[in-house]
Amino acid sequence: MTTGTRVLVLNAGSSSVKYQLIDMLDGSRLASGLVERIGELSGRLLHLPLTGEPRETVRRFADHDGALHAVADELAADLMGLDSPELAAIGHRVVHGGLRFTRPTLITDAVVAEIRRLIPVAPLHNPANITGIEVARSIRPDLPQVAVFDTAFHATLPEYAARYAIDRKTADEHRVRRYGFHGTSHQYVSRATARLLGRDPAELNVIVLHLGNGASASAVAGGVCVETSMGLTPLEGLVMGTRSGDVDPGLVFHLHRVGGLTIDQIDDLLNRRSGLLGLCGDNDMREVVRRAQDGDDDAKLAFDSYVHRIRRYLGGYYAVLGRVDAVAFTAGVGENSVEVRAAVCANLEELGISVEPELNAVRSREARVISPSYGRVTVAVVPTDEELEIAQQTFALVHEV
Ligand SMILES: Nc1ncnc2c1ncn2[C@@H]1O[C@H](COP(=O)(O)OP(=O)(O)O)[C@@H](O)[C@H]1O
Ligand SMILES: CC(=O)OP(=O)(O)O
Ligand SMILES: [Mg+2]
Repeated sequence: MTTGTRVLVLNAGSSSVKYQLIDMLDGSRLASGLVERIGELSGRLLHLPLTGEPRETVRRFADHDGALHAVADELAADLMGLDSPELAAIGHRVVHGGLRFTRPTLITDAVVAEIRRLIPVAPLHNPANITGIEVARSIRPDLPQVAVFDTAFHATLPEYAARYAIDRKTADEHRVRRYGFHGTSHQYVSRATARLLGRDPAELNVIVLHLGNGASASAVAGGVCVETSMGLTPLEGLVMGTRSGDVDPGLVFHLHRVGGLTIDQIDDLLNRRSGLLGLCGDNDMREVVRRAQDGDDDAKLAFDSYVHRIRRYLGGYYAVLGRVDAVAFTAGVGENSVEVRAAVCANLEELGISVEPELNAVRSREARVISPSYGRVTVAVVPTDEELEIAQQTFALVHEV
């Protein structure tokens, strides 16, 4: 079908695009980078070629379309442009796949239409994913493009975990159920944790804590996801950078009926003005920790709420799994915040969970164990690599006969 060995992966977020060009023969990164603050006055493109200096461009990127063309130009400048015959396919992260997409999928007009139909249940993400697909298809209409869905890994949730306890007819009519997100990361990290421990994923029970801008937890039993904290949309569950996570759904009626807020205003409140940002005015965990350490009460409350919510899920998933072999911290906060990891695991010796302060303080890009050797549960930091996972699933699909 294709002779190329390279896959370009596009991970378009609400205000950013991350990309990697990977050679599938040896897994090497030929180039990677990100465009951030898309739509704002001062955006930034950081391109990291395989060899040579990183290139930084600071200017306004009005929209995703402009940002993606700038990425194509950077790759072309390295003589690895989208016109390269060595490119086998382009893999796209797509956040919501609904009921229909539970496997990597070759993109057609009908697939794009279905991803578009799902925008109301992933309003921050699916629109950006579609733009990424459209720009890539316009530049290389001949090349296979593959969508890899955040929801796919969670398709194995048992029915009693996936259902909300609401009227079944209404739920079925509107396809209301818990889908879960960040699945590509939960899948990659649960397997990488097994690798780190030298164990077979099929015999390992892992709790994965993906703590990035969006944040979610999952319980993975023998390689199969059995619980996850996000639901119909990426709003349920943990406290996030700007998202509230779990709230009493009655809050929506209250703010509407008594507070006079419209549904769109409540949507904006819970998705964009809540979480750490809502509690203390900062959504970056580095800033929250710095302020909390300086004695700022709002930042301390935000930090404590964030950690408390994770601990509730950690305890809950312990009960769901019955036996836990490992807890894996991943994504921006999970991989970098010594303070969050220490606070999440504090006083859990009765559950066999603890971290060794010296190991926890190590700064590294490598997967590593941070629990003491006597710990019944291995606590680990396992850097996620959604792009590599997407590239592998994309390459495998285009080589299926
Ligand atoms: N050194 C650090 N300490 C604490 N938090 C960090 C650190 N570095 C990054 N982060 C957090 O990671 C978040 C981004 O995580 P990331 O996984 O890249 O998010 P996403 O992929 O969802 O955009 C930032 O908002 C920031 O709060
Ligand atoms: C689904 C989701 O929340 O993704 P992100 O963390 O990239 O915002
Ligand atoms: Mg992410």
